[in-house]
This record gives sequence, structure tokens and C-alpha cells, in this order.
Amino acid sequence: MTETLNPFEIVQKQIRAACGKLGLEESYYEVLKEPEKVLVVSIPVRMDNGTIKTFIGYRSQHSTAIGPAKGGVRFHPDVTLDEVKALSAWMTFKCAVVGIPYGGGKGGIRCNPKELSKGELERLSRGYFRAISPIIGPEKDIPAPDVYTNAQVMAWFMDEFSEIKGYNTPGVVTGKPVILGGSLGRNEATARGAVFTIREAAGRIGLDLKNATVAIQGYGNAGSIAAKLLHELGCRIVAVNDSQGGAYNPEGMNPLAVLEHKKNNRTVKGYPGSKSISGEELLELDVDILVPAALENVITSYNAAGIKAKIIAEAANGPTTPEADEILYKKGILVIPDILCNAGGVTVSYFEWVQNLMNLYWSEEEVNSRLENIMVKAFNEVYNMHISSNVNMREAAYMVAIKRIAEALKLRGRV
Ligand SMILES: NC(=O)C1=CN([C@@H]2O[C@H](COP(=O)(O)OP(=O)(O)OC[C@H]3O[C@@H](n4cnc5c(N)ncnc54)[C@H](OP(=O)(O)O)[C@@H]3O)[C@@H](O)[C@H]2O)C=CC1
Ligand SMILES: O=C(O)CCC(=O)C(=O)O
Repeated sequence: MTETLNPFEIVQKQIRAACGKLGLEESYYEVLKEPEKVLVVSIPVRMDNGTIKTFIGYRSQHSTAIGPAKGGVRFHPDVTLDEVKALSAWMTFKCAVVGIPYGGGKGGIRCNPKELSKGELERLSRGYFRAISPIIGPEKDIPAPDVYTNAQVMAWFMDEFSEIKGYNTPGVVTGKPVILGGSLGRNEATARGAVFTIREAAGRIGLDLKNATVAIQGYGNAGSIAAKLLHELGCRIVAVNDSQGGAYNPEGMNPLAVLEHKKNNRTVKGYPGSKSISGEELLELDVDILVPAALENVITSYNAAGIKAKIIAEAANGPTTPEADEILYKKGILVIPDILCNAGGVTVSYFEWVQNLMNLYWSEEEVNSRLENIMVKAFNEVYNMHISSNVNMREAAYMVAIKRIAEALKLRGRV
């Protein structure tokens, strides 16, 4: 049988396995295997040339067992309903792993934002948020950035919702610009959280981060900031890539200079002093740490055996298939699973929401120190489960998460 690359089938498999390991009765799987609510919307947008183009958008609320749905919105040409459903389920487990009071949600629009003017992007963003607004709100479901969305898009979302309500509603969205109620530290939070988990993982396997070699797939919010933070810890960033190509230099590269090169050339490829490297080659480099920070299904049964990194830190959601997981576990590679590794983003989103509700704002130091406490605690809980139950780190993370969600479901009387 060939492995499935359908992310929703993958997450169902992951839920089924964890429920089994926890010895939960079938009803828990029955409740968790489907999102609670899915909204599909069509968004007609007036394009700059005067024509109307209709885009399809989704919002999936996987679970509200522990709190309101929470999760980003992706603008990408490959967005599908099944992808959004899977991403919303991963949010449920991510929030439970780090113990923040949310369920899971996710949204997406099938579009190529790189082909849209700023005006078209604004009209699309506002149209989408207007269309999903009946199921959104600070107590219902709180969107945030994901692939190809950013603080500007969050500002339009928040403004559109505030217009509908007739009053300023900053708590409806996180990842906003700081002047509009965004939190200090949110922009860096996904990468910072991932780097805290990498530091903990390195400690467990006796890897010195000074001079440790790193390859990073994807050079956007998560990837480029992870590169910068790891470089600050003394790591050598030997390879990076984006959707247009890659750059490799075994001596190491300066992440800020690479980012500047990307700003000027729209890609990391061609960074001075580097050699071009393909996406496949980057994943199989002989490095200490591999950070997938782009899209799903990049480590599969086809390439897992060739992966040489000691630690895989999943800044991206869903980069590894279940079949690849088994291969990596047998090879002794320590995988920091997505629902733990990239949970720093939603954790600081939670801080942003709390600050919006209180109308009281924290310093960046306070945000980062609270983030560190949560990430280190969650890493320890997952690592201990991995050792005590003799399961891989992903199964351990699901077990920690589903135990908490199952308790909430039981106490609410939903199972
Ligand atoms: N932003 C957040 O807060 C969080 C993000 N994540 C996850 O992190 C991952 C990255 O998100 P984020 O950094 O926010 O997104 P961005 O849009 O900021 O960056 C995405 C990056 O991925 C690159 N990319 C796209 N396709 C490929 C490819 N085939 N090969 C290599 N690189 C590719 C893009 O290239 P290019 O620049 O050329 O377009 C871009 O550099 C996603 O899985 C997301 O779900 C997880 C938790 C929170
Ligand atoms: O910040 C958030 O609410 C969610 C970010 C996100 O989409 C994710 O963690 O995958």
C-alpha cells in the first residue's frame, strides 16, 4: 500500500494511534476524527482590471472542548478543504500540548497572493473575513497568520470585523501590528518557541549547539527567524531554501544577510558565496539539525531513510508522514513534532488575546520569558511520555494532548 499524502487522513491516523495507546474507548476517536464545524465560502473580488474573480475560502473548527477555536489563515494556491481540516485538528492538539485554553481552528483561501495587487489582496482579505464572520469572535474562534498571510492581513481582518460589530474588536484576531493591539514578540514567537525546543532536545542528546550545523527548508516567518535565533546561539546555518531554490555553504551563512538577499532578489538562491541546492538535497544533508519550515509532506517514506540530521525540528505543520516517522524513529533521529515545536506562535497569540481582553500590555521580555516557561514545560512533558511509554516523540505529544482533551470532553459530557 502506498502512503497517503492527504493531511486529513494522516491526522485521523495520528488520532487513532494515540487514542489506542492511551486505551481510550472508541467514542473519543469518534468525536475527534472530524471537525465540529466547517464553513466553505465563495469570495467575489473586484480585480484591478474591473472584472470579478471568485475565490474559495474555508474555516474549519476542529474542537472547542478546551476553549474557543484558534488558528491561522493560509493563502496559498494549493489550499484544499482537507488540508484546512487537518491543520485545524493539529491546532487542537498543539494548544493542548502547551496547555493553553483553546481548541483548534484553521482557515485558508485557495489563491496565489503573489499574483495579487495590494488592493486586490485587501478586498480578498476583507471579503473572506466578512464571509466567515458569523462563526468568528473573541469568544468563538480567533484567527491568526499562517503561510502567505501577515500582520497587514490581520489588520484588515480585525478592521472588517470591527466595522461589522460597530466597535473596536482587537481580540478577534492575533498576529496584528503592535499599534493595533498586536503583542510584542508575536512575529518571532513561532521560531523562538521552536528554538527553545531545539535547545532542550540538544541537551537530551548531548549535542553542543555551538557550531552545530543546520539546514532550514522555507525562509519565511518561521524559517528565517529560526535561522537568525539559531545563528545567535552559535549554530552554523549551512543550507536554506524557499519556493524558488536553495543556497548551500558548508562554512555557514549569515541569516540576516541571506534575508536581505531574499528581499532584493525574491529568493535565497544565489546568495553570494553559496552553491545552489535542490529541495531534496537540502533535506538529506549531513547536518545536526534539520528545520522543515515550509509545507506538508516533505519527509516521506521515499526520503526518510536518507535523512542524516540528529534532530528534526518541525517548525512547519505536517512535514512528516506517519510512514516516515517510523523510519526516523528506527534510525534514532529525535523528531520534535510540529504540535510541540511550532506551538510558540499560538502561545504568544494567546498572550496577545489575553492582553487585548485586559487592555494591558506586556514588555517583550515578559512575553519571551512566559513563552520559554511554557515551551520548556511542554517539551519535558512530551519527552517524559516518549521515554516512559516507549513511543516516538509525535505519539508522545499526541498522548499528552489527547489525555487533556479527553478529560475535557468527559467533564463536559460530550462523550
Ligand atoms: N506563522 C506562524 O505563526 C506559524 C507558522 N507555522 C507553520 O510554519 C510553516 C511556514 O509558515 P510561515 O513561515 O508562517 O509562512 P511564510 O509564508 O512566512 O513562509 C513560507 C516559506 O515557505 C517557503 N516555501 C513554499 N514552498 C516551498 C517549497 N516547495 N520549498 C521550500 N520552501 C517553500 C516560501 O517560499 P517563498 O518565500 O519563495 O514564497 C516561504 O519562504 C507552515 O507550515 C506554517 O503552517 C506554524 C506555526 C505558526
Ligand atoms: O497563532 C495562532 O493562533 C495560530 C498559528 C498557526 O496557525 C499555527 O500554529 O499553525
